[in-house]
Amino acid sequence: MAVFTSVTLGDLTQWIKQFPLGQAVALKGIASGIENSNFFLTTESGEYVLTIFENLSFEQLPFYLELMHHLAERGVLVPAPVATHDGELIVPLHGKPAAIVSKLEGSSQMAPQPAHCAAVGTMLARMHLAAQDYPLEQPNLRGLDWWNLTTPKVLPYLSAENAHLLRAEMHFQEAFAGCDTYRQLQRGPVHADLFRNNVMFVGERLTGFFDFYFAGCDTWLFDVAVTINDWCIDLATGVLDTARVRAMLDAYHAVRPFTDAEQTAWQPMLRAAALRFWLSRLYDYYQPREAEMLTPHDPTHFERILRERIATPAPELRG
Ligand SMILES: Nc1ncnc2c1ncn2[C@@H]1O[C@H](COP(=O)(O)OP(=O)(O)OP(=O)(O)O)[C@@H](O)[C@H]1O
Ligand SMILES: N[C@@H](CCO)C(=O)O
Repeated sequence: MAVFTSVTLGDLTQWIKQFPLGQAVALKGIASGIENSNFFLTTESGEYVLTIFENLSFEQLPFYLELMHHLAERGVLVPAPVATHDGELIVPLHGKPAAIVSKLEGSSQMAPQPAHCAAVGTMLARMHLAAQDYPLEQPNLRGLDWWNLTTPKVLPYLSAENAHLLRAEMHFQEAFAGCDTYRQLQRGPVHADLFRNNVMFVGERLTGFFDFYFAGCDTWLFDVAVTINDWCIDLATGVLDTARVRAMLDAYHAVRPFTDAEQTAWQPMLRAAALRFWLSRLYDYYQPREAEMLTPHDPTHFERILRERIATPAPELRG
């Protein structure tokens, strides 16, 4: 987990009155996640998730909360933010921004089969299309600029071999981001962190995408690559499982067909998606923040995936 900020039920007695939810009757810290402080909150009107944002500001947060609202209105399955009596989605709690969203049914599917991957592919394509007319703009804050800022901060901790890999991949990705094919890729709001632990299922029925707090405007293909790199691999080796890859890509393609430029960009984009999480995990590992319960994610997992994507071509986008 992470509860970085402690909250008690007593702290909410007055605070909750600004929401049309009745009294808070139970509060439980959630022991997973590494970015925010999350709590299951039961009130007189139902079950919710309370999030205190540890890194995102009041200025940045409307992008995420309004996006969830926009998607929910268009039938994409995501938690619906609850507004205060004054119509606010983000309010301070212990001096930090906080929000309440509806609790999704089900649990994460940590051993996905092709049917789960197909459901994720379909909903991801629907999400990209539904977000096309979303009016707010914010770049992906974990995009190339952030990689450039972070690389020198983690390089001193790396072995010579890994430092070489990181430098070489950064050069490769700089060139990729500057090429004509990259410029032709379709863009819009993307989730950018759609891992197994950020999707709920009841059996094979997908009940929602959540944790939109890394969302930003980026290429749709980057979102697909991030998702494939987590859902469709053997976790021990990072090797792609063709049946799951095909299920996800075919389902996505059936809703929002892949373009020729995306086909060309596919292999480098899978490497970009691996690099992004290698870097963030290295950063979190070597520069940890205070938390009551915090287990940093293993950076070597994404080092392995990056090496594997460089060594072995993935299945084509269009089967
Ligand atoms: N809307 C929701 N409905 C049901 N459960 C939720 C919801 N939001 C969060 N959770 C639960 O809280 C846990 C942590 O939430 P979340 O993944 O958003 O945390 P985080 O700190 O942003 O973490 P990370 O970015 O590392 O995934 C989830 O694994 C899930 O069990
Ligand atoms: N999904 C990220 C954590 C941040 O949400 C990771 O596995 O590194």
